[in-house]
Amino acid sequence: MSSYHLSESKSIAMMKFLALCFFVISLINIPIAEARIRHYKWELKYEYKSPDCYKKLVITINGRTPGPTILAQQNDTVIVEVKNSLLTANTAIHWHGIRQIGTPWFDGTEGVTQCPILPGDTFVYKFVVDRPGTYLYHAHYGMQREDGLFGSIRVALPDGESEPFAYNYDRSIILTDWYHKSTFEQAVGLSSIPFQWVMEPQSLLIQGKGRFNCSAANPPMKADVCNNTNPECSLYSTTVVPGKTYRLRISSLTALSALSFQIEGHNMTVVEADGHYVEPFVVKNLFIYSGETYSVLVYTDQDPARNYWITTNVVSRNATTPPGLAVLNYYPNHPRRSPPTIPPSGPMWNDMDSRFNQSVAIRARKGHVYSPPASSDRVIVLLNTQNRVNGKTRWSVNNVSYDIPHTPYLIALKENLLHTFSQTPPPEGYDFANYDIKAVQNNTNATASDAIYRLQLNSTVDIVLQNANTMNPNNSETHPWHLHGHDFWVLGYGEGKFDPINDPKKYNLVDPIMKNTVPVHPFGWTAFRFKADNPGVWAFHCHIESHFFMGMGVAFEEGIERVGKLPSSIMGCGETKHLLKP
Ligand SMILES: O=C1O[C@H]([C@@H](O)CO)C(O)=C1O
Repeated sequence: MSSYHLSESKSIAMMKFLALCFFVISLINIPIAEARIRHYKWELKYEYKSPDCYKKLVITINGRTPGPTILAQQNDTVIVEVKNSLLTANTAIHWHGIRQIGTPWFDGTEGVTQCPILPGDTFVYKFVVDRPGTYLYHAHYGMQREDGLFGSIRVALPDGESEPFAYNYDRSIILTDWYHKSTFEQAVGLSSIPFQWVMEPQSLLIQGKGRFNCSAANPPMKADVCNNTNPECSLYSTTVVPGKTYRLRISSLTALSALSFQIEGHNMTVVEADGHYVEPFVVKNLFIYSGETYSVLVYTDQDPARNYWITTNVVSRNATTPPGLAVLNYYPNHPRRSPPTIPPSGPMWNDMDSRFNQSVAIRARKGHVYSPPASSDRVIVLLNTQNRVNGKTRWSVNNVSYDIPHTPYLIALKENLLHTFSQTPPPEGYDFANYDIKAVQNNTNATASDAIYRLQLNSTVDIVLQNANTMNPNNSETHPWHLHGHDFWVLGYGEGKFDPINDPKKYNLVDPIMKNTVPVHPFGWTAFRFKADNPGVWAFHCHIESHFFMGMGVAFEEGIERVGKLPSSIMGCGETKHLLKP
């Protein structure tokens, strides 16, 4: 009896306590089971590592590259405190695919949205992840991304909501290419006269690991420089159990290479691209360009007595880089046990048709189609080619090479420092009638500019990326273009010169996929549409590290008058110094 009374009074006390908790929570206005804060503290350092067995300076986040995966749920607020312990280098981190609605100052693009973070300083990024999906983060300062400063962002649906496909396990894999030369030397070479090209990367890394063949190095390398028995460069191995479905979130942050990705003996069903659901399609190999993210479903239905190769190889360039290898480890085989087969080779590097066909095959998933506006208010055509400016080899857009300003646009525009960058608007197109996109580009006296495109807030803009021949005969390259602050509808791809009368009639306005990064294929064009509805200043550029460094980019401004008060933490460089109170 007494024990009954005791437990009854206990439970009443408990209920009272809970009621009090809810009351307090409602007073301080914390939504229950809603958006949460995800707080990360990162320290960036240069460290000697051997990701492909060759010892080199690498940027680590809390000792690792790739850095920690940011795990969040839709509408969470992510706070990342970045301490720059690079000693002698500035930095800035871009949250790739996150639109930064209401926080354009935390896009992390040096020169566009913020000043660089100085050595010793701590910069706090704070933004909302407003959509589920697979995103990335990486350095956006000089060519620093290539040093290993990158990682994944995985945004889950809110509790109680489910994806339109089923899977048992979820994994993230980032693909990169890897140079043995430092990015400092590469950057200086690219801006030297004569021009020194970075050449092809030495290795491909899968989730930060690869294997350079040290014994084949010419001239030979000592064991303290390159050592194939170093455990740091044991291949990436991911363990699976037979008979399950795995969601693999595959992304590419290569410096240069376009890739094909494949898993021996397993098909992949593509279900997501750049944070949007894709009408599922099955591939044996996935073509992936720098800045893209995909989710594929893989069913582990093969002979469980062995492991399988995961491979990636360069496409679109006749590269010297050997394929990247990793292991799909069927439990309970040993994770390091090599598969008994020769690693399967991917498609031929110059198999353009297959790549083009995959681009065209990607459609929005039925039931998840966001229709684009039926027409646009403005069409900007961007010719992609090389040229020479003051003797330097550059990439250019409509024959203008892009220079990143020293005073970030966002601050310059908001604070009326318009003298800090060119006010001559960049060209809306090129000499369409007379320009031969198949001819060797011979514009040896082109111009450079830091001017930007000013867009009407809430207007609909069409971009047509037109590829062309470079300064080398019979050569046009693949360029993955990434737009900050927005997603866009991919309206179409074509070969040859874009026809402004007839090609728009063939645009897909029914079920176009939305993306933030899209390839323009050699000698081809790519068209997309977006709504300029996110007040701020946003970079749009080729995601090839050396190409953006050489001027292959532009910037868009929209609704600057709607941008809220800028945090002083983004200031301190160029003319913004004067804005900081003593
Ligand atoms: O930017 C580049 O420069 C070289 C080459 O065009 C220079 O001759 C190349 O292949 C690039 O992608």
